[in-house]
Amino acid sequence: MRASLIQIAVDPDEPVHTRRARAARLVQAESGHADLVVLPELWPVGAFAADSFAAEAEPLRGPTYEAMSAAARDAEVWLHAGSFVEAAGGSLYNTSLVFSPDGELAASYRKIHRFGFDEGEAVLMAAGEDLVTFDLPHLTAGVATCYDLRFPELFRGLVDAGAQAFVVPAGWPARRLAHWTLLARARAVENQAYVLACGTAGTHAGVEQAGHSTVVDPWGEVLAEAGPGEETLRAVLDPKKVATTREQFPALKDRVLGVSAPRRTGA
Ligand SMILES: NC(=O)CCC(=O)C(=O)O
Repeated sequence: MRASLIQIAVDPDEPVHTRRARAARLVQAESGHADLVVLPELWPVGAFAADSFAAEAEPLRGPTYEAMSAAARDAEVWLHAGSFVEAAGGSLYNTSLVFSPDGELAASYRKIHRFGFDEGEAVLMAAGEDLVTFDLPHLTAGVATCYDLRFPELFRGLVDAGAQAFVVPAGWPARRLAHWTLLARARAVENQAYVLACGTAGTHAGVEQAGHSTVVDPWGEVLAEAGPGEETLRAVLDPKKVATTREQFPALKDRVLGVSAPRRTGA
């Protein structure tokens, strides 16, 4: 399976509608080169542009949905369209959309772990509650978003739901690049699954983005890694490799569930 990760630059001087049209053209450029195309987190507005979240929020079937549905259909690819700011029921969500090659919505995922501690996304957005997987022709993929990468239990939940690959759109800052590459490989190794982690380039809201999108195989080998700037990263995945890795090194079968709390010793 051929995958293309579009590490688009998010520049505050580029209007959202211009970037949306450009993203659609970048998806179209992968037609014939990819079965699955991935965009990053909050690329219409910028993952750290918290001041613009409310103004740029859209209903689920808003302009980003329409543009990405058409892009998937025109390019005839599976498209994980990254995420956008969704307005629903009086709340904002960091919502990812996945389209099939006929432009139908195959999955949507509201980010569960919101970043920012006591500011930004963490206070402005509501948390998603549901794990989400979707079926590609030969692979079941689990969906996670950026900060989710720090929470291994979410990925184990996705494995329990059948995930053999994780698609992780992100807007990860350059100053924590080392964490990004380490965590992407850790999630791949511990779950014996592909990780397709697609970040943004550029600088917005004063936060330089790491880029360095990466594709890691179930053994933890980095198949492809982008540089810091805007680029499209391509990699070829072998769906059989998940099964062979899990058969040949069956660590997932050795999980001990329900380990009890440590016994207190001494006085
Ligand atoms: N947009 C994010 O979730 C950023 C996460 C991040 O910066 C980190 O985990 O570090």
